[in-house]
Amino acid sequence: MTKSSLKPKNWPQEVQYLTSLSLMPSVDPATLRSPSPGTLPLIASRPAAPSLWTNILPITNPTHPAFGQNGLFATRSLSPGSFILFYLGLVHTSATTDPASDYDLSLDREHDISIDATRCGNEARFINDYRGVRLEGPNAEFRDCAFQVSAGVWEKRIGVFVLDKGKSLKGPRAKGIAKGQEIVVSYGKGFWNARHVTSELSATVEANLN
Ligand SMILES: C[S@@+](CC[C@H](N)C(=O)[O-])C[C@H]1O[C@@H](n2cnc3c(N)ncnc32)[C@H](O)[C@@H]1O
Repeated sequence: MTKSSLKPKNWPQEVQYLTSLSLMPSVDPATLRSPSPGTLPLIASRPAAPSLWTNILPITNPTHPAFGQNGLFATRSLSPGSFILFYLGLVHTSATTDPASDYDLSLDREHDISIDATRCGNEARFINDYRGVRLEGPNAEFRDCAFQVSAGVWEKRIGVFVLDKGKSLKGPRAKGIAKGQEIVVSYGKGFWNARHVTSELSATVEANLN
């Protein structure tokens, strides 16, 4: 794990800022390493940290569904398909999954490994879901990729990438992400279904208690 003394603007004090993955002792680093990354997108050089291409900003628009929280915004125009930054956090197995975490992403199902950015992470933990934010849909996505840790040694990671152009040259994806735009992905229906079920359950429990 690499901690940085430099932190992005608006970084929360209670969260540790990381510039590489932090592994729980139960995770064998070898499960992430590979001499040949196969068909994964390759990131050969370490991106700048803090990120030069993003800004963490408070959401001040009351119509934004994450009003009062933070979001991640592009500081410059980002071209379709390009790599923006890694999703960093604590690498753990399902034995230590926090079911209440809003920051947990699966890294490797075969090895049962996920990344939780609740207590430590980088700017990517501030990426919101597009629902209620961007009518056209997401403008970025999480992709499996491989980072070159040293010559010939690759580490499996999750990267945030601008969506590819798509078929229509005039469609919303054709220009990538404009400077100042919020970077949004799709968390997937599973993320929201799990939360709706939980909030419905707690509403029922509360109603029964009253
Ligand atoms: C990974 S965090 C995203 C960053 C978060 N906004 C923050 O400031 O820490 C996921 C949480 O952000 C909020 N969020 C993200 N996208 C949202 C959306 N489209 N609608 C409502 N809440 C959203 C929800 O509270 C969700 O559990």
